Amino acid sequence: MRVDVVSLFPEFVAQCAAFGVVGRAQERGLLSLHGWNPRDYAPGNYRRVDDRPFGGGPGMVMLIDPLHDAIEAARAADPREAKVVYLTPQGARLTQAKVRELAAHPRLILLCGRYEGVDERLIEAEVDEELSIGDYVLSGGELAAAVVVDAVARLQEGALNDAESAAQDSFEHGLLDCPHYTRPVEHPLGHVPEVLLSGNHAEIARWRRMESLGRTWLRRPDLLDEQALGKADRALLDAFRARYLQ
Ligand SMILES: Nc1nonc1C(=O)N[C@H]1C[C@@H]1c1ccc(S(N)(=O)=O)cc1
Repeated sequence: MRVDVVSLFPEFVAQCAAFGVVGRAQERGLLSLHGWNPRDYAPGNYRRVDDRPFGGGPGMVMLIDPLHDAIEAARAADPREAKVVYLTPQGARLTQAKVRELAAHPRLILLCGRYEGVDERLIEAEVDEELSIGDYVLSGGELAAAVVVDAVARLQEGALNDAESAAQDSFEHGLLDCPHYTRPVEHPLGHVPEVLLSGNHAEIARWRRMESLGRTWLRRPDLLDEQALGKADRALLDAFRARYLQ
């Protein structure tokens, strides 16, 4: 998968992607990351990339042409068609389902805004999808781009080894993950649930599923469609609730 990042600070995203699973995915050739700086396409000595907003008001707006030329240069760098994503608080919320969809594309071009954002005409002409990583305003879209790069990189075939692939379960079925424990069994902070030490894989799987369902019910009921639960999951959730409410 190729990801091109259009940003005034492309090295920012490259640095975020240089470590751990994402860095390893790059070393394995599973992901290639390329930066394009609109300032390199801004004319004149000042190489302007922003200007004051029409209609007045605070802040600055990123100019069309430097962004357009940077995006077109990125498109031309690889023959495969690219999906252009603009990171903005006004975008659709990024979810694991959306990440899975993005990860299936051969190419993404991530457009990072600064200042008050980007001239709407550029968005209308060049952007396929606007995405937000949350309801807050960052100083730049680069952190959001780094989030997208990280999330899609770990879904590339071969990016995670077996021990890490379990982490994908957390949203495979749209539920929160179960709690995790490791050595020591006994610690001043508490003990490990007995079922996890039992070696009974069926019971362990049942416990983990019940914890995932229960945690989702407690912490993110918006993620839980109880009507869509099967009979077994409904029984597990009832058991969790009975224990929690006793
Ligand atoms: N949250 C986010 N999820 O992804 N990007 C996020 C973000 O905050 N980006 C900000 C730097 C850029 C930006 C873009 C657009 C607007 S505006 N005027 O359209 O509201 C404001 C700020």
